[in-house]
Amino acid sequence: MDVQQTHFSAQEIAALARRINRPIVLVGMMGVGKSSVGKRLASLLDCAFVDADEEIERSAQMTIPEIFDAFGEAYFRDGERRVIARLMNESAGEPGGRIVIATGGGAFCNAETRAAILDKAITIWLDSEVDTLVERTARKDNRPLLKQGDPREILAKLRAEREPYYSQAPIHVVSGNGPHVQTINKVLQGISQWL
Ligand SMILES: Nc1ncnc2c1ncn2[C@@H]1O[C@H](COP(=O)(O)OP(=O)(O)OP(=O)(O)O)[C@@H](O)[C@H]1O
Ligand SMILES: O=C(O)C1=C[C@@H](O)[C@@H](O)[C@H](O)C1
Ligand SMILES: [Mg+2]
Repeated sequence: MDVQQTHFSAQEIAALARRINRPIVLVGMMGVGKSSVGKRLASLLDCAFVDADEEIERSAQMTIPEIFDAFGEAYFRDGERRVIARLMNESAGEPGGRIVIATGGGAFCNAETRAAILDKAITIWLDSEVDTLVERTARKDNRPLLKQGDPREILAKLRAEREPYYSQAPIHVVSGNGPHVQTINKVLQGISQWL
């Protein structure tokens, strides 16, 4: 994403990047935009981007649906906890400690993972209405939890169950139906105000 598309000047974004001295971690529901917003945010801040779901797939040499099918959710959650612990530690090696990490939707519900992220990172809860989540998750067929029934009901239930965890993030950004840049502007503003 180009700086010109945002509400910020290149100088303002560079100055903000210099103030960031730890990982930025995006948490929130499936389809809210952690991966796609995270990638654009990292490119604007000129730092690395890591997607925890992709890291799990890489270390298992399997896709997430294959892991769920072969070993079940508990096994996936254990891998997820270990991968995020590793990413949090490795981020210290990035220039200025800056890195953007997109978590999987359920990762922040694990107490150990949540404590590590809250302790070491700038944590942003990306949040959308259920209708938006239904529309965005329908674009790709790679979320095993949504195959266990009606996706809208599952998303609404998980969103309500997980809100007590997600809401512990100090920065809350609502991602509406507009383009990515609208969410990015709110994220940049949220980080700047919180730092
Ligand atoms: N702010 C936004 N504006 C427009 N489209 C968006 C926005 N955020 C996400 N999308 C779109 O919604 C879909 C899902 O987004 P994405 O894969 O980034 O979600 P996620 O939070 O990483 O989900 P998961 O937890 O399942 O990995 C993608 O097609 C993405 O381009
Ligand atoms: O919300 C969830 O529990 C999940 C979200 C995805 O990012 C993946 O981590 C997986 O599909 C599970
Ligand atoms: Mg993702």
